[in-house]
Amino acid sequence: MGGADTGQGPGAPADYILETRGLTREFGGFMAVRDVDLRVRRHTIHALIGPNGAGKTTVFNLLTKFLTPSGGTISYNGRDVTTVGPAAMARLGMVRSFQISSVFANLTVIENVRVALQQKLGTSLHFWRPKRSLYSLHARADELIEWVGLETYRDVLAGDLSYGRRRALEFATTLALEPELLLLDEPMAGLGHEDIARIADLIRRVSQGRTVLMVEHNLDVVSNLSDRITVLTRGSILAEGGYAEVSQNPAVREAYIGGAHA
Ligand SMILES: Nc1ncnc2c1ncn2[C@@H]1O[C@H](COP(=O)(O)OP(=O)(O)OP(=O)(O)O)[C@@H](O)[C@H]1O
Repeated sequence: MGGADTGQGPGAPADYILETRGLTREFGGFMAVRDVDLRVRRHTIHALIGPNGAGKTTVFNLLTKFLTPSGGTISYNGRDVTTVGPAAMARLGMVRSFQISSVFANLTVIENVRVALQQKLGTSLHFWRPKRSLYSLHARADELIEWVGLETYRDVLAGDLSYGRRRALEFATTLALEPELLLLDEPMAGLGHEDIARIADLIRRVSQGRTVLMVEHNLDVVSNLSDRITVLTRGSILAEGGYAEVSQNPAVREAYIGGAHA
């Protein structure tokens, strides 16, 4: 991550996986998001922060197609996807955590991951090879469970997992969809110290060879993980840059002091 190396050398145009132009959303005349030009560079961890009510969730919902923009465009891998729906976006590789929000409490860890993998298979035209698919599906499920560190909980019901482990399981089911761009909505919400460290480590590992865009309130996490940060206030971009730069910006400090907390 670090220098967001796109392998294109200095002076080459940056490689943006996701770009918005003039992204706007009104709610009954109130501009929750106003003219946002957001650019997310491939293979970086990009954080969207801002005080309460800044419009982060609305931007997130616009990007993940849970809301329709009132104006502006969204492009993904250079293609205009403004009117593409959430399921089609997932097939294109842009996956919202926890898209299958459904970690099913009454299924075990392994069963949950298999369901996610089957969902992926169902969308990828391999249905005529059930036996082979099933074999690779079992192997892949075990691999994902190990990857998120849940191998000793393989046969435990998801509903019996601790909050942090359940989030790890959500990562496994999200990864089953093979995202190219992963959108994380407050991945640390509700987690204690130890779980935060574990999930931060997972996000860092997940980001290898992928792009992560996250809305996150925990500024320690943001400063540790992010290559780039966009600060929103009152629906618009106030500042953008690395953590050191953004956190020293007087306008950002002012916005945070004016608006309760991150
Ligand atoms: N469905 C809606 N109808 C009307 N107003 C809305 C709606 N959704 C969001 N808003 C308003 O838009 C503004 C931005 O809200 P949003 O939830 O995007 O902010 P946020 O930065 O995610 O805030 P928080 O950090 O508190 O979650 C707020 O003033 C909110 O009240």
